[in-house]
Amino acid sequence: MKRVLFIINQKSGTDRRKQLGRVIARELDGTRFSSEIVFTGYRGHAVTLAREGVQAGVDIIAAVGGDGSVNEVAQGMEGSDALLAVIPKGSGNGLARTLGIPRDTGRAIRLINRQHTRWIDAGTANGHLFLSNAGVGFDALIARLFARNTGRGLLNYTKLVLHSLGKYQHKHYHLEADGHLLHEKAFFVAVANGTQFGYDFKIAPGALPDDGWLDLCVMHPLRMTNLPHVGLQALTGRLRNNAYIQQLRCRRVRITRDEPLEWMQVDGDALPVENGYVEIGLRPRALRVIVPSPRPPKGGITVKGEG
Ligand SMILES: Nc1ncnc2c1ncn2[C@@H]1O[C@H](COP(=O)(O)OP(=O)(O)OP(=O)(O)O)[C@@H](O)[C@H]1O
Repeated sequence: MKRVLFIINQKSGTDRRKQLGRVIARELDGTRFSSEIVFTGYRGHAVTLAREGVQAGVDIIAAVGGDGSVNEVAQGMEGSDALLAVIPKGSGNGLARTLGIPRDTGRAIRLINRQHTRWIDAGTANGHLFLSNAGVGFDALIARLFARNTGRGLLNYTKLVLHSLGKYQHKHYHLEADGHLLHEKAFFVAVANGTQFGYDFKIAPGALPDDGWLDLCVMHPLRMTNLPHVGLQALTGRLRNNAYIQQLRCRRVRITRDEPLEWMQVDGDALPVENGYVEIGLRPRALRVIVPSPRPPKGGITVKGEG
């Protein structure tokens, strides 16, 4: 019997109750898996809960929430043999979307029964682990404002973006990526392991979380009038080295400004930059994640009710 620990962040996303007991009992194969459920009580708590789960010998830890929750659970699991499951219950759910994990809770839980896994890389930003992306500029500002906001979900996120965009001052950055030097005025500078910020807004549509590379993304200064076009390109996966964005595949990036950097976002959560610059690195094959099985070839056999 394998043990599954569900760590639930009730503050993430718009479904605040997240009463998963019944759906777990219905969808998880009780002949092969036992389940335990714990709730986070404060920011950072999921790191401790995941660590305790690993020490107690659980086989699978399911992070129930958004990218911030998955990030905390991953921190607590690093270096262990436990598998990470993602039950997307956040706002943007960037990693779940990158990995093709269904947003339907029942379907996401059913993936655990199959245990099809994939090793994924992780990035580090000044030593902080990230699975989707980390960055500075407008994305870090929005992460700070979103953390203070009690409302979540796409509507609240869009309101913050529109409210902040008009008065945002673009900054100059000095970037060193695997020895290449760039000096750019930018809207944001992000380094991506996954494809997107969440909500299918793909800043690095070609990124693969298991290819041993990171994608440096420099978004050029934007005006309000550019937003619809950029938004459409991002949502349709066409934001690739064009007038709006520059992307560069790399493994190590140093981000500095003439003045010290103060804030960065790491998987959508704002963190202070204590040393004034951001040093990004890569940890290949950091974590094994439960993902959907590859689709069978056309004409192949499909098992009804699974997936
Ligand atoms: N009990 C809690 N009280 C307050 N904050 C919490 C609690 N549990 C977790 N958190 C914090 O909530 C933050 C936001 O969670 P999360 O990122 O999972 O959801 P989201 O922001 O709605 O979704 P996404 O990141 O996918 O857009 C996390 O960074 C986590 O530190």
